[in-house]
Amino acid sequence: MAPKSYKIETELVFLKSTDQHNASVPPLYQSATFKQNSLSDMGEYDYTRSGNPTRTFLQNKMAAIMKATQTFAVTSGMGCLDVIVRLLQPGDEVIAGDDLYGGTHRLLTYLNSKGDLKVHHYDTTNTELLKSKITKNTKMIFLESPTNPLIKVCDVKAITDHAHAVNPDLLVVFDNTMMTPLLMTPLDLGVDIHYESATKYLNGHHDIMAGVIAARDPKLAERIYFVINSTGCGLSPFDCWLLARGLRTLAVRVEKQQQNCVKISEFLHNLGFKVRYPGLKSHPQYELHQSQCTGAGAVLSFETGSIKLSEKIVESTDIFGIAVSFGCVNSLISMPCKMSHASIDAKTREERDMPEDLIRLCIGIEDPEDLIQDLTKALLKSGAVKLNDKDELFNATGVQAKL
Ligand SMILES: Cc1ncc(COP(=O)(O)O)c(C=O)c1O
Ligand SMILES: N[C@@H](CCSC[C@H](N)C(=O)O)C(=O)O
Repeated sequence: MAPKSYKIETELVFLKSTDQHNASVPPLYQSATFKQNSLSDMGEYDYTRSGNPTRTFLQNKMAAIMKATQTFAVTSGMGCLDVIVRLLQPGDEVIAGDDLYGGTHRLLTYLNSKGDLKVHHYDTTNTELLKSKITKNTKMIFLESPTNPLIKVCDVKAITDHAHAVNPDLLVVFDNTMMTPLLMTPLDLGVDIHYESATKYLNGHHDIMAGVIAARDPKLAERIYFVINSTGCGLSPFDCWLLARGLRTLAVRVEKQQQNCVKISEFLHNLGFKVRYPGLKSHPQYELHQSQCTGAGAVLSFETGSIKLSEKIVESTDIFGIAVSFGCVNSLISMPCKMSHASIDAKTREERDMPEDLIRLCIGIEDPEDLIQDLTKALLKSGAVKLNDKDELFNATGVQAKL
């Protein structure tokens, strides 16, 4: 009989123990080096930079849920990108989205400024424009969908298919931090490298930094492993162990976070705010997002029309913590232009239509009514909404909340 393949929810928690004592949790091999039986009888592991059983356990689990042949756990999401760009040659041309995470933009801009790479940024929501820019010289394309923080969606399959038709050796790289393998399987859409900041949903508890890189082509996986072993950015055994523990609850966490986020997006939308969330029918690429993902995730952003007003809202919540990052069990609020995306200079932010008043909400697993109450209190305190004598909420332009 063919080996049984399980649904992702089962795969996340199922453990077929190979441990000598049949431990129900994968053991932690907190060891830098491994003794060999003899010079002619070497074991599978010699040194943790090159490989460690706890990392192997995590990577095998990740391969199953990312539908990859091989995955690699490294020290952060940015660490993933650092490994990936090392696959390129000096001066190579690459295409990147114009709303990539601020840190991704920073590293690509740095490499561009040194002449290590030639980086061209385009609006990835414009599929035809992007296709027209891909040439035989394009060696890599960096995509995110939905993007952080403008929640822009791109047609991953159309772009990837076209890119491979123009140049079969071109590598399409997809940062899936916002969706996780639970809501999107980029390798199934044809991308060559799928990576994620595991600091976010995969771990889910904000107690480690980590990143995971996934590939299907064994030759490509070999090149990725070479860089990781050579540079020493493999994830430490204890962090691998913590990440493997966090992963077990990924499905329940993401489901609850997403349910909460849908409610909050509707609450803000009904108050008349411009809300960016791919789960709302008002999102310009709602249909496209639904066609390539099985959910909308738990990050939304919205505009208030005034930087001062946004600042007051952000500083008036109790449950929502003012912090960067997302994907954790607790809810966070931030202003991307002052925080997560401050590394993109103000001129570039303006050119890319990034509203300075944008507020980002990263929703956790708390009770949704408590979260809405906390937001309502902050909106009232800041003056963004008002109560009438019947205790009904109105926004600044007089729109009555449809609660
Ligand atoms: C979409 C996205 N990709 C990559 C990263 C980088 O991940 P890390 O912070 O784990 O380096 C982040 C956030 O930091 C992110 O939001
Ligand atoms: N000071 C940090 C900011 C990290 S932002 C983390 C996360 N990706 C987010 O979007 O919130 C830096 O300079 O990288």
